[in-house]
Amino acid sequence: MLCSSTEEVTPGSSSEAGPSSSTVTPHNLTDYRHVIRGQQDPPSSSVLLTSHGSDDVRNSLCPGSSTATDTGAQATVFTDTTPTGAQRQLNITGRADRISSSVGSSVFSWSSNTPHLRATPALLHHGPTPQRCLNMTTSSSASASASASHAASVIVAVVEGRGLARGEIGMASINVKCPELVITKLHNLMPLEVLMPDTASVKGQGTKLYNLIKETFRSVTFTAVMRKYFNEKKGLEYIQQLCVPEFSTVLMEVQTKYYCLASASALVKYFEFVQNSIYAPKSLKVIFTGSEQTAMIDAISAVNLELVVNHRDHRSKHTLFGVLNYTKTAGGERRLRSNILEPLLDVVTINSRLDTIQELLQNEELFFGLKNAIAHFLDIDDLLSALVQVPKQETVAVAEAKITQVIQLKHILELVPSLKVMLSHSKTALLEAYYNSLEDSSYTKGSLTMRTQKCYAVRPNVSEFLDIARRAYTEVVDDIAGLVTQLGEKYGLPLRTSFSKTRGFFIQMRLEGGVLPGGTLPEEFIKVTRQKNNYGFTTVDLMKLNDHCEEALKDIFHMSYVVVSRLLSDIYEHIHCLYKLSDAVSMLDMLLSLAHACTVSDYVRPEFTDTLAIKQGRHPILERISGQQPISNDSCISEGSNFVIITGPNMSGKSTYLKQVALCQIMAQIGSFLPAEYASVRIADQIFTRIGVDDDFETNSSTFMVSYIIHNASAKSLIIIDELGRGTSPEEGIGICHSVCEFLINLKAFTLFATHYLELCQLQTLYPNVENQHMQVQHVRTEDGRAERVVYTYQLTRGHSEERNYGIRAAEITSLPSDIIQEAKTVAATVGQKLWAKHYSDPATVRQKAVYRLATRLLQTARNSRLDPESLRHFLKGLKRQYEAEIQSAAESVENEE
Ligand SMILES: Nc1ncnc2c1ncn2[C@@H]1O[C@H](COP(=O)(O)OP(=O)(O)OP(=O)(O)O)[C@@H](O)[C@H]1O
Repeated sequence: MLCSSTEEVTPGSSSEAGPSSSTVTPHNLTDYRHVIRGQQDPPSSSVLLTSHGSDDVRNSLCPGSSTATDTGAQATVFTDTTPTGAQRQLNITGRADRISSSVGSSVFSWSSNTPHLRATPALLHHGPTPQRCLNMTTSSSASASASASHAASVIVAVVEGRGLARGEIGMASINVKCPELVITKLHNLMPLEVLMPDTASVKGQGTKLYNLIKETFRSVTFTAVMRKYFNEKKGLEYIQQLCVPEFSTVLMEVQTKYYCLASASALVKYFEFVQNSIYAPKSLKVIFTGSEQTAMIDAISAVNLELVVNHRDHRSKHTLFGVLNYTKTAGGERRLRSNILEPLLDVVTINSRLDTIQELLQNEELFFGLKNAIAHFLDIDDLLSALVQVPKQETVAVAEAKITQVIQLKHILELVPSLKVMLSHSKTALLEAYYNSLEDSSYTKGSLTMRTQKCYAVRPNVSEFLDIARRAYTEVVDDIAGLVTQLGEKYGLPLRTSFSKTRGFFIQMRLEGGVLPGGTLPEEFIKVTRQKNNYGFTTVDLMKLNDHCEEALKDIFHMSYVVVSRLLSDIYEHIHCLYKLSDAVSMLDMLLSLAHACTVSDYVRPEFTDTLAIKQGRHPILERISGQQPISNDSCISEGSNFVIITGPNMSGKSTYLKQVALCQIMAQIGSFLPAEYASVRIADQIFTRIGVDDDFETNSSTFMVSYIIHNASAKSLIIIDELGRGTSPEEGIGICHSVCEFLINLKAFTLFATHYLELCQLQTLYPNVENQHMQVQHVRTEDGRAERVVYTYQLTRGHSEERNYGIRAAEITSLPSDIIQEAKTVAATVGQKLWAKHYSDPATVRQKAVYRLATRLLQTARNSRLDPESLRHFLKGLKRQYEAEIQSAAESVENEE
């Protein structure tokens, strides 16, 4: 068994000395030296500092996702349903929905020669280099639903059909996994910016789709793009030009997805425009995902269930994501998050994940070895994202960024062999497939690594001019050091050379005694700053040398850039390897995280049948919050008993139980173990929740969700409805609940329906597939013996609640006069008797129900049973006895009532 703690090895740190003077240790300079001097193996932490200042690269998340099969095999990459994390990929999706369009006017436009920008696109605020841009985006515009580490960085283009194609929606996103249903999936993408055609979005006359998206994503920037840029022909051309050849089968899939292609064209054009760079040919991973591959969880349900965001505190980790997240990489974290929002449907894929988790749990060495190997990876997607952009202009900053990317690439590639060694110890199909996918990659055969190595930090003798420029730089740095030494001797002062990004080289002096000899500084020392006893200044000569230094550096960067660019064009040929690596690392990280979660709590591997049967299930988040085991409960929903009505007084645990079932379902479908003693799950294609909000039928807020469920639920859905009708009058509430129940009862979906209206429990006698259950409570007398107090057991039991007079009991504890309470009880009892008297069933109905139950149980047994013949015979005999007893007791109870 594994323990919950894991060791984490951080990359080593630089021990690099200054260029010419032992006193010069500016950070930037140290970083440059890695590039300039061509060290063999720069320590990785220095590399991190080079590109991101003091920030750890792994913390600079750029959410995105890649889609790849769990097998990691290239041939099946497109069929995967898994939302993941590749940063630089183009996702395309299409969906027919019934949303109409209308007209508007343009806000953002290009002309063929001079780009003309009239709006302020979100990306333009974020600095020149792609990486920095994305990182800043992360912090500046987190969507409401995002935790800091998952903030928005995805741009989505959406277009809807017109004329005959009205209702069809095409969507393309850069970086992320694509959605099927626009709102939900947009929610999953957490877009930073949404592009829509000007004709759909202006002058207060936006289309329904536009208004809906705008309403849902209040903090997201909307950019109207001229309709002509949503051009499907161009979209197809872009994909042909940009797609990595290994992923080009996507062309077959998208050829007729006109609106997707149109969105893709607007998106690519826009992105290149605002980034002032173009995508390198054959460098993008382009994916098309269809709706059939993942389960649908609408945005409201995701919020209700606290899948990735906590209700009360958006930063809190008390969410399903928080419970399962032990990932080590940004890609793994993104992948887990998007999987939770889009669980899988394919049992084979889910089982292969579960097999892997099981192996990780049984093989400690593999678990810790892989975890350790994974923890060193930088954000591959982030790097990919930067690598595939070819800047339109060459500036020092651009050159510096590209060189940094190459260094990061080298760091990442160096980690591959140890990852492969660990994977070679695995026995499960999934890990083997990932091992093979890395094995196939040409970088592992050395070509890419060799080239990177060669170019990394641009070694001497690669470029003659570069060598000259470097020598010039080193000489200037030596001159600076000499100048400062001379000045120190001349004035008898303890001067030393320093460097800062803003000042360049300057002189520093610390006076121990606190008083200057002679009272003032020599006149040639200018631009003096002082902090206590620390002086900083420069001289005219030093400033001139600084300028020389800058010039030399610029030359070095430009020349290095030329070499690096050559290298990058080689890298593009192998870019698919990086996509595969990113896929492998993020998936492994996610599976390790899920395995880790099993070591923290007692989880069980689910199996998949046509029944939802959970023994002693627990609420995963409640369990984590309370630090102690919550009360566990059994759940059983099957084809013959697929509509469960749950009653119980306030605070008895109904909502918690409902959410528990939904969360366990989601956990099972992402391939996680779950908190129970045993679990059998039926794959749900959609999970709907409508949970505890006051219903205001005038503003339509409640009916929206219910009608959404009614219109979209299928036979394979899981529906959770809690307190429908709350906030309305009892008559209205019961009426609405009744009709909604009657509709849902006729579906084959699994439904859990919690309510305070005990009247609904009669549905059990009318429909054989309805089952009543309730949250048990106990009543104890208060200490003075005057009233009763309710003790919650949180225990779910068959039958309906008897807590009809809960309100009266509550009143008992107050100071209401006892005769009033007595009167209330009498009235309630009479009304209750009358109501229940109406609900008895005639013998024929009772019989039919027993027959129905027997038939469904037999069917279920035929489909799922793994019993040996003897046990099966025994089981069937039991069923027969139960059936006879049901008929007998039902008949007796009817006689009694008569
Ligand atoms: N299985 C459980 N084990 C331990 N504590 C629980 C359990 N279920 C619920 N609780 C606790 O009881 C509180 C009330 O639960 P919950 O909100 O689910 O009740 P409810 O019946 O839905 O209430 P209401 O009808 O007022 O909405 C929760 O905040 C939780 O802390």
